[in-house]
Parts: sequence; C-alpha cells; structure tokens
Amino acid sequence: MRDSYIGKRIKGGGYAIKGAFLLIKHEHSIQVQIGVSIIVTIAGFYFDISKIEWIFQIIAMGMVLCAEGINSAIEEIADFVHPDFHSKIGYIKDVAAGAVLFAALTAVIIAGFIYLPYIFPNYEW
Ligand SMILES: Nc1ncnc2c1ncn2[C@@H]1O[C@H](COP(=O)(O)OP(=O)(O)OP(=O)(O)O)[C@@H](O)[C@H]1O
Repeated sequence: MRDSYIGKRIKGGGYAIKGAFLLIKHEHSIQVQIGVSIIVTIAGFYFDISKIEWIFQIIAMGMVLCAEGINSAIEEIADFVHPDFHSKIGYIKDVAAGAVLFAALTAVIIAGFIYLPYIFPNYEW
C-alpha cells in the first residue's frame, strides 16, 4: 500500500499539509495574508455578500496565499544556493515578489468591486 500509486499520493498530500503548516508557522508574509483573509471573511459575513462574491473572494484569497507561498519557497532556494549578495539573486527575488504583487493587486481590485457598493450604497456604481 505504501509504495502503491494511491499510497504515494497520500504521502505527497501529507508533505503538502506539513508544508502549509511550515508556511503558517515561519513565514511572516503568509501570517499577514492569513490575517487579511480572516478580516475579509468577517467582512463577507458582516455585509452578507452573495454566493458569487464569496466565490471571487475565496479565489482571490487562495491566489494571494498561493503566490506568497511560492515566493517564500523561491526565497528559501535562493538563500540556500547562494547565501551571499548577488545581483542575480536580487533579480530572482524581485521577480518572485513582483508575481505576488500581481496577485495582491488583483485581489484588491476584486475586493473593491465586492465591497465598495456595500460601503457606499447611495453612490451610483
Ligand atoms: N542575496 C541577495 N543578493 C542580492 N539582493 C538580495 C539578496 N537577498 C535579498 N536581496 C534583495 O532584497 C530584497 C528582499 O529580500 P528578502 O530575502 O529579505 O525578502 P523579503 O521580501 O524581505 O522576505 P521576508 O521578509 O519573507 O524574509 C530582494 O527582493 C532583493 O532585491
């Protein structure tokens, strides 16, 4: 069973869960994003947003957490393979951070579309 196809998939899932806990425990950026996710989830219940708005919000939260997690992994690899200062390492880290920015900006725009009409209901949207 342990070496079977299903056994390997279960083992892989276990490593992924371990990785998710490592991210939450050690990565400040992920902790911040989880804090933001909790706040917008509370906001979702407070404003009683629609099902489709929940779907977009959950996609946005997952996308940012995913991008942050991959960025953290890239930073770890970069520091491991080349702990000293190097312009290429700087470039790699900046590019990885830029990917997170794309995800975060998208999430902010989605949040704007969802919440601005609830916050300013009298404005013609
Ligand atoms: N070894 C390095 N060589 C060149 N530039 C680096 C190096 N390490 C970091 N930098 C520069 O500093 C920036 C921040 O790097 P750092 O690893 O501190 O990331 P961070 O976003 O502050 O991550 P965290 O807060 O999760 O540690 C990088 O985007 C890069 O421009």
